[in-house]
Amino acid sequence: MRSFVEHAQRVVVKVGSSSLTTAAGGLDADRLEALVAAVRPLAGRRLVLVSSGAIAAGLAPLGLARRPRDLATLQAAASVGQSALVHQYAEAFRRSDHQVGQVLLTATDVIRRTHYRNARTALDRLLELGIVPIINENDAVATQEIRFGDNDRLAAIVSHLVSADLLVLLSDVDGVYDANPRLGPASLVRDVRSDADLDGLTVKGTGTAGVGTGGMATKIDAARMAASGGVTTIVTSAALAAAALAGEEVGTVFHPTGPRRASRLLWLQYATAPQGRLHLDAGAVAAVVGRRASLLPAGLTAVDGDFSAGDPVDLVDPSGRPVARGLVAFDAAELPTMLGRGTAELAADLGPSYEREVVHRDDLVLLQPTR
Ligand SMILES: Nc1ncnc2c1ncn2[C@@H]1O[C@H](COP(=O)(O)OP(=O)(O)O)[C@@H](O)[C@H]1O
Ligand SMILES: N[C@@H](CCC(=O)OP(=O)(O)O)C(=O)O
Repeated sequence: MRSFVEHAQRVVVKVGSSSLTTAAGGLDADRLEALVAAVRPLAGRRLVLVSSGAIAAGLAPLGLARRPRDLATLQAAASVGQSALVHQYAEAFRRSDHQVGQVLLTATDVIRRTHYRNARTALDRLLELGIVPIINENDAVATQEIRFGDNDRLAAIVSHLVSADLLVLLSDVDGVYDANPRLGPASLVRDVRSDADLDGLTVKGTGTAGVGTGGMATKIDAARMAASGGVTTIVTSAALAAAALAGEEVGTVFHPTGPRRASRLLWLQYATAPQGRLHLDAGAVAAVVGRRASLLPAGLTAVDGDFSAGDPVDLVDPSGRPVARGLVAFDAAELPTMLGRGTAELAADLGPSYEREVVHRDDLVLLQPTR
């Protein structure tokens, strides 16, 4: 028995569309039922379920043969499919007297500090009450620019949000292979302790009928993200979910590569699309990167992009290299008059609301080189 499974106090299980749908593309009640049977031992206080499948479940009711391409129809399918999905989960968990609570998150819910705290409090209370939270992205309102896009990364964020110690990513393949096992012979990667264990890996193509959006690449990114924040992650198939949760040696294990960290900042670092760039002078780079200070207007030389206060932006050094990412406190239109000026002078000129940081140190992550 794997001890990290035995001792896990909170477990986030993510199931992909490919594990919940029939070959024809609709929601598969038998597979959903089998999944619920596998996770049931953790239900009530220990389990958070992140489930995809809303769009897949919405196709048949809307008379669509395949996943639509335009955002508005995807949103409609998700809206119809999400209620069918959660209804089926509620029925399946009710058989063991467990209640479910639907939680639909948008990227903003984990980026903005107040929203993040709010989501965390709601999930904590659901767990305290013994209710199984069933989480998905709020696809019916998510906009293209700022969305998770795939539930693998959403699950990694959620694992930090609820301070889980174990994340299990379930798909239709029993682990990460050195190449797509559907396309030819491949061998299973059993343990990932650092990025070096992923060297030479080929990740191409997704599973069943293109109903999901992730593919193995997003599972690997999500597992690395969770592990870098101290959450052990198992990637395996829905068919092996019960075995994985019983601590059997299945799937691919991503071992923690860093200490526990706040998930809001993890999201900022790994998965946010920056909405603009702030150009820093050398002194500001030294302050932000070297001393972990907030970014003040005095260190800004130029601004690109069309963003609003609260959006994620990249902070770039004088050679244009991104060195940090943060949530900017001003709209793009406000910044040009502020470049290179002291905060006291700005406050005297433009009013007291200008006497503050452009990016607060609590809203900043330093960017490490990615693979
Ligand atoms: N190196 C690899 N190891 C395992 N699976 C891979 C690899 N490269 C590509 N894949 C494909 O990724 C698929 C899983 O992704 P996907 O269908 O998006 O899952 P889900 O919908 O469950 O999130 C597998 O069925 C497999 O075809
Ligand atoms: N939020 C979308 C799922 C997006 C997604 O990541 O799908 P998958 O790759 O199957 O986990 C839905 O419910 O249809």
